[in-house]
Amino acid sequence: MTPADARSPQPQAKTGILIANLGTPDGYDYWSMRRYLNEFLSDKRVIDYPAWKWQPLLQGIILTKRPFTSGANYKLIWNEELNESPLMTITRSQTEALRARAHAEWGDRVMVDFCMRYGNPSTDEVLDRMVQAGCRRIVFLPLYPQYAGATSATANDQLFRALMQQKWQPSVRTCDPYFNREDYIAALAASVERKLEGRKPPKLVASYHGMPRRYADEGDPYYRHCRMTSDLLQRRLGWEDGIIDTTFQSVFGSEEWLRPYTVEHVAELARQGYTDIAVISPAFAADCIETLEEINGEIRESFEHAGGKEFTYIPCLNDDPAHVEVMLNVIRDNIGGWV
Ligand SMILES: C=CC1=C(C)c2cc3[nH]c(cc4nc(cc5[nH]c(cc1n2)c(C)c5CCC(=O)O)C(CCC(=O)O)=C4C)c(C)c3C=C
Ligand SMILES: [Fe+2]
Ligand SMILES: [Fe+2]
Repeated sequence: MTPADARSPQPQAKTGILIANLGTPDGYDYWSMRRYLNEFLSDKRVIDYPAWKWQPLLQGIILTKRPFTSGANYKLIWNEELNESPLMTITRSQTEALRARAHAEWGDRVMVDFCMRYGNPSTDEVLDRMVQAGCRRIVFLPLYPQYAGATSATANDQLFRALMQQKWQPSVRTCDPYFNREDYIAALAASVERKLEGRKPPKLVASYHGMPRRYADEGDPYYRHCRMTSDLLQRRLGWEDGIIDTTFQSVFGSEEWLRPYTVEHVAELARQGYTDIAVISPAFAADCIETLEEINGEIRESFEHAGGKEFTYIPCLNDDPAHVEVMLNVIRDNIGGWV
């Protein structure tokens, strides 16, 4: 366009609604796993050790072994029909449902898509597509109810890095975490009631993805957000204290992580005579390796091995219409004046 063209009418600017999740490997073969884990575990928001200390360990030992063991776990849960991981299938389905609701409300003034922090579709590529399609404004929703530097902040970092590539940068709004929103808590409570058919279990374990304890000590609010979600869930269900236990899973590396560890806690519950438990994982917006394989596999086995009998896994909110409504409400709260 020449400066003279600038006087001609421009197409109406759109608002992009971009949801972001963690990312997942493109395949469960060694190289796909290695590429994904390398990008993920090289992120300073995830592992904050200095590169000179961490990279030799990561490149030399971890990325030699872990792609095989993790790949075997992904194989167990892989969506063979679409040749992708469940996180990808579910994120796409959430996006399609959100798109339908957003178009019903705002028509083609909005464009809805998803991106991943690691792997594909990259934040860079999707942001660029939105800008090319005429989005002059972006509402960015990292799909993590509880804020963590290793998830919400790094998703935002990646968006801002992608914006650095844009000649004409759109305006952006990043959404707050939603760990204490009434609609989110109500959707969680409804999913518990639906799965348990109204029954109150002797124990409901709310298992959140863990993080090094040091990160919380240094100011990351994730632990407090998780505790708050569990408390609000208990209140919403109308249950007394002591039914819901908050625990943390997926310990990685040699540091102390947030405690109690789910895998040990469920075994301890079984030994104490809690042989009938339910498990929910409110930190995950979509079922993924951490829930389908770790909770419903390793953690279930730990419970049964210690004498547990009934282990009811309550799925993530996924594309539940109540969850899509939560997402839409968060967008509504952030899109004011733009549509
Ligand atoms: C929901 C919040 C999450 C936090 C907080 C988080 C922190 C965190 N994670 C690792 C290491 C790994 N996480 C892995 C998978 C994974 N993590 C999350 C979410 C959080 N991580 C999700 C949704 C997933 C699943 C992705 C999928 O494809 O399904 C893995 C990879 C799995 C494996 O290879 O075993 C690792 C490794 C650290 C170190 C960390 C620290 C703050
Ligand atoms: Fe993780
Ligand atoms: Fe895990």
